[in-house]
Amino acid sequence: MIEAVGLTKRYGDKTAVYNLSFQVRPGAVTGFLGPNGSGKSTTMRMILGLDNPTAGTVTIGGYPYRKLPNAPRQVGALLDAKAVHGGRHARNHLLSLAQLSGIPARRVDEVLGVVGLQEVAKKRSKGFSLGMGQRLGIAAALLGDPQVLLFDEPVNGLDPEGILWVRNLMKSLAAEGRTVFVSSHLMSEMALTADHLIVIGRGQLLADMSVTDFISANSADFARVRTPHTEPQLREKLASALTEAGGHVLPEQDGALRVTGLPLPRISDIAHDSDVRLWELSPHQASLEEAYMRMTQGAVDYRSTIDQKAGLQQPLPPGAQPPMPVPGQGQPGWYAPPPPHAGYAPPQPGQGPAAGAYGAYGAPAAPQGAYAAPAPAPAGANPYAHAAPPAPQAPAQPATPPAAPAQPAAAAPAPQAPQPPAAAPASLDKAPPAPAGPSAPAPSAPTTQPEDAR
Ligand SMILES: Nc1ncnc2c1ncn2[C@@H]1O[C@H](COP(=O)(O)OP(=O)(O)OP(=O)(O)O)[C@@H](O)[C@H]1O
Repeated sequence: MIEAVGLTKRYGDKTAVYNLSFQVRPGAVTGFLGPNGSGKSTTMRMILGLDNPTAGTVTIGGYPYRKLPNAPRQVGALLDAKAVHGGRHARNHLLSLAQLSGIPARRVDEVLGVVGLQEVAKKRSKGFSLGMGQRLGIAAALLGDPQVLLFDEPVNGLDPEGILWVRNLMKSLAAEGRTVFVSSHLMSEMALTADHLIVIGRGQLLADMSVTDFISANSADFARVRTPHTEPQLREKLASALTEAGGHVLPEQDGALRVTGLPLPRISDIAHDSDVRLWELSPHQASLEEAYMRMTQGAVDYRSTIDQKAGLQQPLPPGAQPPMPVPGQGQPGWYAPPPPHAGYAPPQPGQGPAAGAYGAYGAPAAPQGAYAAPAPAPAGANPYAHAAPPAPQAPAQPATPPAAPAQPAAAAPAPQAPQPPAAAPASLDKAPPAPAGPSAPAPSAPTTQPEDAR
């Protein structure tokens, strides 16, 4: 098990991770989600002892990584697939990692087979595609047959077959009782792969719960109701009756009604009492992606602005119309508008979440729901309220990911630590607690500088 308690990391003025507490348990795939720059890689580096926490602790099986007996054979990681010596053959790369950890050479051939790189084992990795590099990185992580595996964006650059393979690999590793912690930006993939999610935003915990709970907690379930299109008055009649009964009714583009706030049997009863026939009454739930966007929209650091292309375009002559869009190709000479059903539109700074035609995913447009994205904490109270520090040092390449070799002497059982203060769903309707100071146990740890080894 991986356990973080009050984990904080500052790089100079920049707080990359703040007071993060969570557990990653064996026997499940735990997805690690967060917008760009939210601190996922920093957290993973601290787990692997590549960065020192400014405060707090993180342990694997009860030990900080650097004190873990036989660490390279207990923990395997893929942090950066490009962190390989490009001039080495794939096999030699793995062989050198194996030798450093006392792993027999035959294991190298085994993992080359597992990741499907046998054919290119004697090829220099600098000629590898992105996907092949990812496979080589995964092979390195598997070398030691470790109980604990960390993967930072493992499906980056993989084709659909490769993505499916990684998904099945993660699941089978977890099914064998291993601890699998995997970060990804591909929500659809996480929905299929992960059992549990840890979501962070601006270095702070936003959610620690099962995928199913996360989706239902961060999305409003709704019902689609369709009345016979031949009798539009029935639709109006039903909409009024449902609204009167306390439901929230919005029109769908195809003429159906999207209803929130009433259970399906109640909708059915109301329709029956109103003498309205139904052609459809179906339950719906937002996808993980929608739920994730909804939760993290308040914690996104990098947003695109509309490109004004100032001075780059000839102004249209008075009365002239812009060129007609070409279906599927956007508008010639113009940037294509976002797709009409994209649902999520990033809110402008200072505004609440963008409401689509029906509000954000059928939920109230204003972030008042129990799981609305937290409002920013007052300036001064929260390290993230500070203006961005002057250009943080460009992150250097992480050190070669710890090749994790094989079945370690079972790690000492993790001392049962107190349950970390995982963000309880109910607390998420409020602004994050003003982090006046780390509240979790914060054993002294060396304060590191931006030039920390990565
Ligand atoms: N060595 C460093 N020195 C200074 N700032 C750093 C360093 N490493 C990370 N940061 C900053 O810490 C913040 C968190 O970065 P991190 O790479 O952990 O985020 P992330 O969630 O992994 O992002 P992404 O999804 O884009 O990979 C960022 O603002 C980043 O610029």
